[in-house]
Amino acid sequence: MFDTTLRDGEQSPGCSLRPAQKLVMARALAELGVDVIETGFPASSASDMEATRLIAAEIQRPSLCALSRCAPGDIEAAAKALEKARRPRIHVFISTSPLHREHKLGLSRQQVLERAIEGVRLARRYVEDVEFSAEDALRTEEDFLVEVFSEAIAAGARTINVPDTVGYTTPEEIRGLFQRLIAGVRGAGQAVFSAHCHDDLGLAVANSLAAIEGGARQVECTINGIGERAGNAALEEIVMALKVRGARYGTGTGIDTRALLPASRLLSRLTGMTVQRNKAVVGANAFAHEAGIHQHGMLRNRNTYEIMRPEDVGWPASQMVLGRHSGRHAVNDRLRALGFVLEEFEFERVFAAFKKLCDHQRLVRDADLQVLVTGDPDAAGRGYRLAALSVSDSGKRARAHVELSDPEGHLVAEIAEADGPVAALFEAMTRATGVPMQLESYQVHSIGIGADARGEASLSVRCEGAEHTGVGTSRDIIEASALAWLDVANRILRQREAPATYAATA
Ligand SMILES: CC(=O)SCCNC(=O)CCNC(=O)[C@H](O)C(C)(C)COP(=O)(O)OP(=O)(O)OC[C@H]1O[C@@H](n2cnc3c(N)ncnc32)[C@H](O)[C@@H]1OP(=O)(O)O
Ligand SMILES: CC(C)C(=O)C(=O)O
Ligand SMILES: [Mg+2]
Repeated sequence: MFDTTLRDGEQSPGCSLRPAQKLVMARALAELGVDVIETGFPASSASDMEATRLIAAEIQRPSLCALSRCAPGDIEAAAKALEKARRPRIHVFISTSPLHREHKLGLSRQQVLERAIEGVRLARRYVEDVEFSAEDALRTEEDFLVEVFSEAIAAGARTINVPDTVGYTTPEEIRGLFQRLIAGVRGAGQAVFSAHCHDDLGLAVANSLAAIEGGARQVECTINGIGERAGNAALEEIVMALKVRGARYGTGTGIDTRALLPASRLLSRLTGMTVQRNKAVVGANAFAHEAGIHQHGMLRNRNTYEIMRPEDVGWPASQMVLGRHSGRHAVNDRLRALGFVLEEFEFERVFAAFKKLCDHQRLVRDADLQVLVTGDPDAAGRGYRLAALSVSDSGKRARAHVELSDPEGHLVAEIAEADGPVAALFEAMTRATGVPMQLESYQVHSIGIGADARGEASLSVRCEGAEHTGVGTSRDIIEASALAWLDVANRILRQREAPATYAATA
């Protein structure tokens, strides 16, 4: 497993990392057990040079790789950055496709071949472990690829990387290409063949797996699939495909799969780029079930709707989410877990109230269920309400004034200042409700278009050791943020109250 999160991944627009952040991520990648970490492109910036040096001074076990063009300055910079590395690898690349040769490099086939050979030879003067990549290989004439790779191996390359730079290939095509290259390249037995797939057609993982079937024994990938444009192949998806379908591929990885989710979360925090909820393996919904038929199946045997164990990739457990699509089996199971064993008629009352609540609330939590059982269905939506809100921002300092009506109907007003309007708003809300929250993520999306557009704010916070999420919608995104914050705060307050309510009725 060749991880290029810190090089190709970091090339994603908006994902630049500082050297100290790269070091933190490199530690997580080493923990995960990847075989190679590509730390950056040292000639491209002082920051990439420093990041590679920092990582090389500390990380011992995986090989550390630095990228360079087939240009002496780049190769010297890579060698310098890797001076302290225990297992250094220099990765030299040059475009081989006719399109790139003609329009980008202005070089003939022969000139590209010569640059490739010179690049590999020079890199070998510094390190034993040299990787060569033919950029845009999948749009290169096959006879030229065979020639370039044969010469790269003769010049000393020990890894031959075949990048699908623009995510153009298909599984059948790349499988066949690997089979033919391994059979046709001179000295192929002295090199490891590697696949590097991009996701422009959403095929990066499928193509990487097909390359493995074709004989690739290194795949280049990134955590969360970040990378240029639509990204690179996602490491966690390849690893789990090889684990779940190991018999089919006849090979596996040395990755500690339980560290996959922590690595994904760390990267999201460092880059600010969260993964979509339905992302395979590490998305919030990857092991969450809301539909009644699925929940019923899961309760009988988890294999009905899960092909891997959430615990194996770092999740604490599968999640049974109660919402509009849930059925009686799941609601009853959750009630029993909370200690409520209800007569049939009583359960039917609670279930009807649950479905009604789902018309107003997307998700029904334990505290809501407890309130439904204790016979006060209106209380499930009770809590602080937004009465008035104003936010001003001078550009340097923002000021928020909030007025809330508390659960008993009294008005509470607070003012707070902070660097930005949302920070000021959340501070005022904290003061007004007394619920301290540590913000984990905050997102605002637009719902609808034109005059009907509304903002939906989603929050994920930690409070008293537990994670909570909330959503708010409004035409005004600051108000949507305030409503999301209250959604979370009210849930926390109801959860605090719920055990007492239950004890009183039980
Ligand atoms: C498919 C990939 O992921 S490739 C890696 C992409 N990564 C990056 O580009 C890293 C960030 N890049 C940078 O910081 C800059 O582009 C630098 C420092 C690398 C180069 O900057 P500049 O010198 O200003 O050149 P610029 O980026 O405009 O153009 C690229 C140059 O590299 C040349 N080049 C591109 N690939 C190669 C290669 N593999 N081998 C040799 N030369 C190459 C181009 O022909 C062009 O040369 P020219 O300046 O003589 O015309
Ligand atoms: C530098 C090479 C390996 C690359 O990232 C690509 O071609 O996509
Ligand atoms: Mg790439």
